[in-house]
Amino acid sequence: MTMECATDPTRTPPQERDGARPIFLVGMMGVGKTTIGRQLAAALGREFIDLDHAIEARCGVRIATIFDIEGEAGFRRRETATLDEYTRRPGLVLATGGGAVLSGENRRMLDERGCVVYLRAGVDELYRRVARDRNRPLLRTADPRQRIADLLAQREPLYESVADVTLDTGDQPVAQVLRALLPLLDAQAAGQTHTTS
Ligand SMILES: Nc1ncnc2c1ncn2[C@@H]1O[C@H](COP(=O)(O)OP(=O)(O)OP(=O)(O)O)[C@@H](O)[C@H]1O
Ligand SMILES: O=C(O)C1=C[C@@H](O)[C@@H](O)[C@H](O)C1
Ligand SMILES: [Mg+2]
Repeated sequence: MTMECATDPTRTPPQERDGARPIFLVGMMGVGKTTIGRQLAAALGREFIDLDHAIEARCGVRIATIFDIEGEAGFRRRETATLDEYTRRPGLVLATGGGAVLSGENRRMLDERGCVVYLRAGVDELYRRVARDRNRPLLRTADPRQRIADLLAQREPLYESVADVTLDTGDQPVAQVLRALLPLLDAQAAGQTHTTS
């Protein structure tokens, strides 16, 4: 038997593990918020919502098109309105967009309404993960790797300022990130103020 049994979701009912407090994933584009968030929700028996996908479903167009028509400011207004709605839902696992922490209003909602998980990765790893994806308008630039580095430098303190749990994903595969995250959430639910790995 290993210590992992204590965090095995099939052995401990979700409501006993972490109550109905929603879990919000924040972090840079490509760090894995959508991918990890979906699997985390399945492991905890919770509903999963991806904020970017919710915005796209409402508008009927991709995020890149919202940027084209309304500019980044228009997208951010929609992001704040959608975040306000979903952060009020108990029991949710919510993957936010990479820039959701930019506004103070958004940070306050995240901070006050749930457990915030900051998923971290370095510039090279982030670049590897987003290199083939065309739906990230902020990376439509001559040097997307440098753009990621600049955004990370600007945003890192903002992610950290709202995080209850910080997890460095490094180059670990998704299953391993999830295995590392579950005990951190347990520690957080048990009353530790900030857990990190
Ligand atoms: N730990 C991981 N190891 C390897 N690949 C990963 C990992 N996490 C995510 N990926 C891959 O990286 C890509 C980006 O992941 P994902 O879309 O989940 O990121 P995101 O944080 O939701 O980004 P965005 O903020 O742009 O929505 C996907 O192709 C996904 O399969
Ligand atoms: O990092 C960002 O600012 C963004 C990340 C994506 O999740 C989308 O929300 C959008 O492309 C903006
Ligand atoms: Mg995503």
